[in-house]
Amino acid sequence: MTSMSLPPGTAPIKRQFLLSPATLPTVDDDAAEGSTAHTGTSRVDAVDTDPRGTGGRKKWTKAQKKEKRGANKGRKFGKVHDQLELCWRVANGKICEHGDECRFTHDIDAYLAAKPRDIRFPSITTISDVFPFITGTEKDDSTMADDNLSSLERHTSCPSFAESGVCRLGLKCRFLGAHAKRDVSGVITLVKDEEKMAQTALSATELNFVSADTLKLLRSKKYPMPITDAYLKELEAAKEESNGPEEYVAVGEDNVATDDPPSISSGLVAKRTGNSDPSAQTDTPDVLIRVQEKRRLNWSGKSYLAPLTTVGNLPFRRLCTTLGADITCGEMGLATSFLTASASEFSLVRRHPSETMFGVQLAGNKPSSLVPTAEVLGREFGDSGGIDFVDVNCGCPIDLVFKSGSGSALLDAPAKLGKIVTGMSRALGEIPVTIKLRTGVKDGRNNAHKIMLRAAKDWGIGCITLHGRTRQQRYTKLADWEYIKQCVDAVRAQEADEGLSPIPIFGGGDCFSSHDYWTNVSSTGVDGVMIGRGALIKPWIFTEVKEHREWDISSRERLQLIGKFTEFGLSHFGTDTTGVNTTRRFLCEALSFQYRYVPIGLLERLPAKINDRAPTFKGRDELETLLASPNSQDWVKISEMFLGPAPESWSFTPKHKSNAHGEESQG
Ligand SMILES: Cc1cc2nc3c(=O)[nH]c(=O)nc-3n(C[C@H](O)[C@H](O)[C@H](O)COP(=O)(O)O)c2cc1C
Repeated sequence: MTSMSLPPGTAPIKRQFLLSPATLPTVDDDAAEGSTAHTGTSRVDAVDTDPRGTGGRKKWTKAQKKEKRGANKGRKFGKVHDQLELCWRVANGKICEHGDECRFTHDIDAYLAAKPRDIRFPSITTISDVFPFITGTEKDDSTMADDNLSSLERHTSCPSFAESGVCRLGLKCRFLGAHAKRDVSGVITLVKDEEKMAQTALSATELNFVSADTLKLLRSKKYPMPITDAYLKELEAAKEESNGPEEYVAVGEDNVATDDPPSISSGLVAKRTGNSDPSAQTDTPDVLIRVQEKRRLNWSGKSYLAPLTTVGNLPFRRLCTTLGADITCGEMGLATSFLTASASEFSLVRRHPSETMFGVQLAGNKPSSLVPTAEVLGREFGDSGGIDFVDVNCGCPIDLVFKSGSGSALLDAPAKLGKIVTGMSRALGEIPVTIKLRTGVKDGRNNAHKIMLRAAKDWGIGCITLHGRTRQQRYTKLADWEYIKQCVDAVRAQEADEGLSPIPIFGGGDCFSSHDYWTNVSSTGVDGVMIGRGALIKPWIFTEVKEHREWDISSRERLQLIGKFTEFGLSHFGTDTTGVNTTRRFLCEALSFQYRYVPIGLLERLPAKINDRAPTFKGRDELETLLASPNSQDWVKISEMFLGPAPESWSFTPKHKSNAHGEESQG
C-alpha cells in the first residue's frame, strides 16, 4: 500500500509506517470548544444572571435545560482527597486556631500512617523511547523507604520544592520525601531551601490572586465602581435623549444599528467636559483615559496562544511560553461570575511570571456586566501590572452563550458592542481592550469587516483578532483567510485615509506549522496569527514559528514536554492528593489533543495539515506509537509514568466522541 492510494484529505504517511488506510472517526472540535467546565464548576449557569440588576436568575427553558444536561454528560471530575484529611495549617507546622473544632485531623502520626507511599517523580533524563519509557520509578521497598515510615520516599523530587525551594503543601505533599527529614527521636521536620527561595521569589510566584476582602465587597455588592456608575448613567441619559431603543437583536447584513456609542476619542470627552476638543480633556478622577494614553500593543510578528476553555489552563500556557509563545490569554471568564465573586472565575486571571504578555478574556452581553468587571479587574490587577490587556469574546459559538446575547451574538449587535468596549476601555485606564471576532454569525453573511472598521476608528481598541469562521461553520471546513485579508485591507485603507495609527490585527484558523504561520502573515498582511488547536496538538509549534522551521520532534522529546507540563501542573494545582489528580485530569485533557499529532518524519509530503485525517499507523519507535494512541486508557497510563497509579475512584472521560474505542461522548 502506498500513501498515494489513500483518499484525499488523509495524512500522506510513508508506506513503511502505514498499518491500515482506515482513518479514525473525525474528532469534534466544536464539542471541545463548547465545553464550558473548568475545575469543578458549572459556569454556564451564570451566563444569564445580572448581578448589578435584580440579582435574580433567569428561568431556563426546557431546551436550555436539556442542552445543559447534555453539555457535561459523562464528564464529572470530582476532586480526589486523602483518606484521612490533615489540616493544612498543621501540615505546614503551624498552629490551627480552630483547635479541636477543626474539621480536619491534627493527628500527624495517624495521617502519615494512612498516607499512601510517596510518588517517585522521574527525572527527565531517565526518559527513553524503549518500554517502560521511564526508568527508576518502580517501587523498591528494600532500599527506598524511610526506615519505619513507609509512606516517606527519599528518592523522589517534588516539582514545587525543586522549583521554588519550598512546598506549600507541607506534610500533605505526595512527594514529601524530597523535603522532609526525620530526626533520631522520629520527629519529622519540613525542609526549606532559603537560597533557592530568594533566587526564585519573582520567577516562581504566580500573580493575580484576589483578596478575600475584594470577594466580600463584591458579594455584598459594595465594591465601589465610580467609573461604571458614571458611564452607565451617561448611557442612560443618551438613551433618553435619543428616545430610541438601547439595544437591538440580531440584524442582517445591511441592518447595522446606528446608535453608536460616543467615540472614545471624541464624543464622550466632549460630553463629559463640555469641550468639543478631545485633546483639551481635563484629568478628573472619572474622566476616561484618552486613546493616546493607552498602552500600545506592539505585537507585529509575535505568536499568540488562543484563549482555550479548560485546556488553555495556566500550566499549559506556561508550557507554551517555554516553547516560544509570546502572547497568552486566559480561558474565557463570564463577566457575571466575576461580579458574583466566583473564586473559580477569579482563578482564570491567575498568571505565571513566564507569561510576559498576558490578557484576560471576558464574555458578557451588556455594558452593565462587562464594564464593572473591567473596572474590578483594572483596579485589582492593573496597578501591579498583572494584566496587559482584556479581551472581549465576540466569537463563542455555543448556544447557551449565544442565546444570552454574549460571545458571537455580539457580532450582530455592533452598537451594543461599541458601548461595551468604550465603557470597558474607560474603566481599564491604561490597559488596552482587544476584541476577538468570528467572521459573522451565519455562513454567507460575513460582517466582521464592518465591526473592524468601527472598532479601529471609534472604539479605541488595542488589537483585533479575527477567527476566519462564522458561528455556523464547523471546524471541518477550513478558515476563510481570503476574507481575513479583505478585512485587513479595509482597515489599513481606512487608517491611511484618515491618518490613524495602525492597530495590530491577528488572524486565526487552522495554523499548524511554521509554514502556515508565515504564509498567512505574508499573504494577508495580518500582524500575526493566533494559534488554537495547532498549539493543543503540538505545543512546540511556537518554536517552529519562532525559528522558521518544521521540527521533526522525537517521541522522547515529546514525553519530556509531557513531563514538563506535569511539573507545571503540580506547581499550580498542588502536590497533594487533590493536586496530583487534578494535574492528571488536565494532563489527560492535553493528551486528548496531542495524540492527534502525526510525526512529520512519517509524512511523504510537508507541510502537515490540521484537517488531514490520520490512517492507522505505527511510529518510528514504541513510544511514538503509544503517543499516537486515541485510547483514553493509554493517556491515563502516560499520566501514571509521572504521577503514579490513578486511584481506583478516578476515571477520565474524554470530551471527544470516539466510537472506535467505546468512549463516552460529551455534548
Ligand atoms: C477546546 C477549545 C476551547 C476554546 N475556548 C475558547 C475560549 O475560551 N475563548 C475563545 O475566544 N475562543 C475559544 N476557542 C476558539 C479558539 O480560541 C480559536 O479561535 C479557534 O480554535 C480557531 O483557531 P484554530 O483553528 O487555530 O484552532 C476554543 C477552541 C477550542 C478548540
